[in-house]
Amino acid sequence: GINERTFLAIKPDGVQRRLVGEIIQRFERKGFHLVGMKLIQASEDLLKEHYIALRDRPFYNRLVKYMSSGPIVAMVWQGLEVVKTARTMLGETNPADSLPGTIRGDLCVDVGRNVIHGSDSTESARKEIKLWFSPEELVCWEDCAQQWIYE
Ligand SMILES: Nc1ncnc2c1ncn2[C@@H]1O[C@H](COP(=O)(O)OP(=O)(O)OP(=O)(O)O)[C@@H](O)[C@H]1O
Repeated sequence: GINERTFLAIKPDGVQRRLVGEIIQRFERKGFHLVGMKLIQASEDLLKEHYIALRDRPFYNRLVKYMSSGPIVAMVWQGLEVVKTARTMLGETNPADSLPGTIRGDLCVDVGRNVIHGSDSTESARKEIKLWFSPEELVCWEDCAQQWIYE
């Protein structure tokens, strides 16, 4: 429904490359509803947990080190089919497979520097939101654009 939520994180390369405004603008303009956002330098422990499903992959340690090397913009966005739609807006994991018009298709070239993370299912979204945000950090607010975004 329209209360579905996803977890998005602008990775350290996205922050360093001044892509924060550009990326947030895409989700705002699409019509999604922002309910949580913070700039955070995450610990290796948090990232090991976040990427637990990838623990046997050869790039796991490098990925955890890189993701903890600088600030990340962690966000929770809400809206109809937001998990699936955000993944489409991100593009493929490898920027070379990402179409122009997607964030990775437009803004990056290397799979190890692909500027943004997005939850891959509603189940991962639920886990990731719980891992990255405390309940008090999520803001409930009346969205006056809602009647123009949803029938
Ligand atoms: N072959 C690789 N070499 C280096 N890094 C990789 C490689 N494959 C994946 N990664 C990194 O690990 C992250 C997680 O990989 P996963 O397969 O879960 O892709 P994803 O779900 O598209 O990415 P994310 O979880 O960041 O949205 C990728 O976004 C990328 O930064």
